[in-house]
Amino acid sequence: MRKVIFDTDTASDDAIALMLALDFFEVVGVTIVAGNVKYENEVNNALFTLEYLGKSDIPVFLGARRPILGQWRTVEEVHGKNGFGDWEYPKSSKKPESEFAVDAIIRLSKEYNGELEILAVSPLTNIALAYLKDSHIANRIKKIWVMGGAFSRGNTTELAEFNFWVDPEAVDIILNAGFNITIVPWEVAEETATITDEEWDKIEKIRSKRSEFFIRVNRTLREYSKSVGSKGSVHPDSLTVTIAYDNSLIAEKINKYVTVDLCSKSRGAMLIDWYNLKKSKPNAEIVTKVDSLKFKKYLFEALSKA
Ligand SMILES: O=c1[nH]cnc2c1ncn2[C@@H]1O[C@H](CO)[C@@H](O)[C@H]1O
Repeated sequence: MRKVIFDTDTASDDAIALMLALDFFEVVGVTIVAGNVKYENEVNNALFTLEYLGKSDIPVFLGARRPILGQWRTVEEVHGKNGFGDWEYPKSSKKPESEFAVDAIIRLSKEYNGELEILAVSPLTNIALAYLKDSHIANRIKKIWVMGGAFSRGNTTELAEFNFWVDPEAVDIILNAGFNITIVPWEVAEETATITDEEWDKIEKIRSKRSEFFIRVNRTLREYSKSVGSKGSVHPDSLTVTIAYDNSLIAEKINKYVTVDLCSKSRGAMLIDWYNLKKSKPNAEIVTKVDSLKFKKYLFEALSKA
């Protein structure tokens, strides 16, 4: 089985993405980073998710509690106060590891040299810090699957997607480090990984432990997404994990030189050199079209499992 680290700012869809990752891969570590909601809530959400899914043996490592440089804000309005649609789930008896996430990422990259992949459905702070501490990691990691960036329809500012906006300096570091990177941008997720009311009805009818989990953790996400004009709850993290597992979901992709804006108004905007104006070698593969039906098939299969 392919070995992965799951890097997450655990709230709503992150948890569904983790569920899928546990089905698809050998998850050798879950690393928590500042992003969606209060750090303590992210940690509790990750611990509870693993326990709920019967995977308490998977280690959770605590990482960066803030972005490298900038100010950011959490988005409880998107995910609910605790990040899990205000679900007052029981406190997990599982505890995080004492090793710092950044050190765990470096250690695991050595243990699984050349085969470890990172599912980064989060701001890239932990991974950037790992690179700053040990730049050789870029040669040891097989691939980083990045959920992040928007072509132009930012979900956090006019141009910026949340994960890129939280820590653009980290994005800049990662994009210039020589990693093998695939980016799944926001618009692709909104177009192909939106769960409509009709699909929510179907999920409600499954009545499995997992479908109940989906409904509870994504309750606020659903309301929020619809309030800003999406056709249902949007699931970019789940999509990214599924694409990582089955590359045949990718209908179209481009290889381009990508940077990120670090300035004030457009901070966090993904900048693609569409016409190779900079004469720089492509540093990322960007997914532009996805087979939505295939994604939903995987999601429904996972939710129907006992
Ligand atoms: O409005 C939102 N909808 C969906 N996900 C969001 C939103 N705001 C923040 N995130 C978080 O940021 C990434 C997507 O941009 C996802 O990783 C999700 O966890």
